[in-house]
Amino acid sequence: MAREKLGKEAIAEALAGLDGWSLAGDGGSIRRSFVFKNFSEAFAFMTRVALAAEKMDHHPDWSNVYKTVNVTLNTHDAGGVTALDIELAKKMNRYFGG
Ligand SMILES: C[C@H](O)[C@H](O)[C@H]1CNC2=NC(N)=NC(=O)C2=N1
Repeated sequence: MAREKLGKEAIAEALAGLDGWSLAGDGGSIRRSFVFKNFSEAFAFMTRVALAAEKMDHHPDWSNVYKTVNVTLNTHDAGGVTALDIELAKKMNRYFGG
C-alpha cells in the first residue's frame, strides 16, 4: 500500500503541508534543497537521514555541495511518488528543523 503511486491531487495535498518541497520534472518525484550553516551540519543531516532511510528501506536520490543538500524523492519500484516519499520528506523537514 505504501508503495502505491499517488495521483497528482494526492501529491499536491501532501505538498501543501510540506515546507519547501515541490513537484519535480514530469511530476514523478518531489524535490527540496536544504541549506545549512556549514559542511559539518549538512553532513550530520545526511547521516541522520541515511539511518532513517535504511530503516525504512527507502532511499533518497541526493547530492551535496559544501553546505547544500539537494534531494529528490521517488519510489523507483512504483515509478512515481508514494506515501513512503512523503514520510521520508516529513522526516527530513523535522531533522532540518532541529
Ligand atoms: C529491495 C528493496 O526493498 C528495494 O530495492 C527498495 C530499496 N530502496 C528504495 N528506495 C527508493 N527510493 N525507491 C525504491 O523503490 C526502493 N526500493
